[in-house]
Amino acid sequence: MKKEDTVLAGFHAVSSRMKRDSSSIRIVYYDPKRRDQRMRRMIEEIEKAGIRLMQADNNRLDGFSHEVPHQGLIALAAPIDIGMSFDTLMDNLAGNPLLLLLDGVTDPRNFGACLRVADAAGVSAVITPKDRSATLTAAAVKASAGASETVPIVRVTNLAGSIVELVDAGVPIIGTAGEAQKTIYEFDQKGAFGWVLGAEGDGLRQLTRRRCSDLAKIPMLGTVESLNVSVAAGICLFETVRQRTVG
Ligand SMILES: C[S@@+](CC[C@H](N)C(=O)[O-])C[C@H]1O[C@@H](n2cnc3c(N)ncnc32)[C@H](O)[C@@H]1O
Repeated sequence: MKKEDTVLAGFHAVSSRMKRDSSSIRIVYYDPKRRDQRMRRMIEEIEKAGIRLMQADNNRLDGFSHEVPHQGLIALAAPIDIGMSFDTLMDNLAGNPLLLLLDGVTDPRNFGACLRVADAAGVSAVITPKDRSATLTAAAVKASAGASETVPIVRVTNLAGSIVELVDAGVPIIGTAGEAQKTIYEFDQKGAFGWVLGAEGDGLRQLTRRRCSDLAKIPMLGTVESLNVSVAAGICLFETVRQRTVG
């Protein structure tokens, strides 16, 4: 395995990459004990695309995927760079982008799940700090269900500074925190708009909170204190989708 290889584990991750850029896949390993139709079809496609294919036992596949369920299928591929620069993002604010900013989400599964929900909600870009943020590990790629290949990620050195630039450019950036006074339903989200979600343990950093246009909470009616960050991201983003589609 090359140091720069991205590990794609499971049917969804491998077939998304096949659709996007099959030439970026260096090699595919599969478990020959899996002889079901789904695996047979996948092998046919891989062979048709001229990708190197090798058999590997379950232990070897586990070794590649590091606990991520792989369904007997692993691809090693060159990373696809769908990163976007902050300047490019700023140049394209006219199309009413919906942005998701993650302030220090470090768990790869949560990061992947946030990308998944961002893709589903039509998010234009996910903005994360260069430090204190999960990267596209096998676990993140798997949890993203293909979205790591579709959602542009903007990695910035200073998240608070980027928020200021966006707010100055007229994009409301709303931080989310359970203790906020207003709810996520009180903001007009039809124009360019961004949500900021905080880290698993600590939530939003103080400086991030101060730079946001406002703070909003998801009303919690039960006894738990907070939601998982990707669940919270889904609720916020789909409120925006609701406003933009239903009115
Ligand atoms: C697990 S929570 C972090 C909990 C953390 N102890 C705190 O004080 O924020 C992760 C992130 O999900 C979002 N979140 C979770 N529950 C929320 C709620 N009820 N209202 C608004 N945001 C919420 C926030 O962005 C939060 O930073």
